[in-house]
Amino acid sequence: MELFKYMEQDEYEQVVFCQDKDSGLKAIIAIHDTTLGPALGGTRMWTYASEEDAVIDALRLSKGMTYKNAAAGLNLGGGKTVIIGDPKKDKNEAMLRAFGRYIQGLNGRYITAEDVGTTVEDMDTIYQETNYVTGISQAFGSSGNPSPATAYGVYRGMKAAAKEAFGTDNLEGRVVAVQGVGNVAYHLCRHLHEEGAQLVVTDIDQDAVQRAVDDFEAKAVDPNDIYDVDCDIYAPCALGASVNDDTISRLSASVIAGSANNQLAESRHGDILYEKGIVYAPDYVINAGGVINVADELYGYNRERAMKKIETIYDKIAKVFEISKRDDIPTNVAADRMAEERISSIHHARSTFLQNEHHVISRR
Ligand SMILES: NC(=O)C1=CN([C@@H]2O[C@H](COP(=O)(O)OP(=O)(O)OC[C@H]3O[C@@H](n4cnc5c(N)ncnc54)[C@H](O)[C@@H]3O)[C@@H](O)[C@H]2O)C=CC1
Ligand SMILES: CC(C)CC(=O)C(=O)O
Repeated sequence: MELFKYMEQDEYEQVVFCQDKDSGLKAIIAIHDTTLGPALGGTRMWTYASEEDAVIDALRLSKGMTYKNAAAGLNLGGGKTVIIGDPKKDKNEAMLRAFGRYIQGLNGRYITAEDVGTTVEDMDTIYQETNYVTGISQAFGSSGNPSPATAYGVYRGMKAAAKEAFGTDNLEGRVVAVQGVGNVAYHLCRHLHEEGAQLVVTDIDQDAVQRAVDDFEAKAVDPNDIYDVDCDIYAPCALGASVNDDTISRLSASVIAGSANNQLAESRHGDILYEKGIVYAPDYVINAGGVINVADELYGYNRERAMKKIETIYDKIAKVFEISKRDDIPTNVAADRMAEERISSIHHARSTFLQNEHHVISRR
């Protein structure tokens, strides 16, 4: 791939390749934009088909974080890491500590947290080498695992989307098809079950499926059949690009609302959803609960304050629908507009000169 061309196109600031042969570390830290503050975004560990796929994932995810953090009203830029490897087999202490030292070397330009394939315990290991890590154990005064917070935000956003589609945000009796019942979706299913929604779930991990069946009376289907389920709401909670040319025509849902990052394979799929009248809750707006939760650590973590902010994902999603209707644009474009307007207005507001220690003439 022509990396610099790709970076120029979407104005990426920096990409850092980290390798440590002894531990097997192969990581890519992508920093998209730090206009609003240090780039905060999780670390994903995954078995990529190629190194190019890993680079593209890191780049796309980091850009998503810029928009997510901006739309959530956080003073943070966007970044993300991918570690190439199987989190079940390839992870080890030395690898995570080597990675922590690379983060430390960025001197605060990038702050990490959990994502697919990494855990609170992994963040604790990284914390041995750098302070620029969030979502570490609560015993350290940290916020812990962000997944329940993400799930609560998705639940709130899903209710706002249901209100838009059905005229009521009551989810009792609604059929929700959930793709991927991992860390976030397990907690999402709990909220939905408590409200009386009927769950249809799938996962490539049978244990995860069984847990949802046992705990929430969910019905299980095969991974490839989730798109054909007769449902009101489709909740993509696995990896990205599950809304694509093949799946859109198969979905019967009136609402798409889930936790996965980069749900649309391409931006044009948002246009198709809009034309079909399917209410799409943009991924980075609805799934911001986790980052809101970990970002609160920068102020001295206060759970009540964080949860109050996560509650407002309902209003954020409603605002996106309002912009979409006002300007007659797809909801993903409306969300981008909301985020870009904030970045550009803050960029402008912060452009006036402020003195710092480099400008004190008396020091000369
Ligand atoms: N953990 C968090 O707080 C946040 C997570 N997200 C996003 O939400 C999504 C889920 O994250 P987590 O729950 O943390 O990850 P996870 O790894 O715990 O769960 C993902 C689940 O999806 C399953 N899966 C993967 N490919 C699949 C496929 N083709 N069909 C069915 N199931 C499949 C996996 O087996 C796993 O159980 C990811 O896209 C992540 O980036 C976004 C914001 C915050
Ligand atoms: C897991 C979060 C804490 C941050 C992140 O990477 C995300 O929201 O995707």
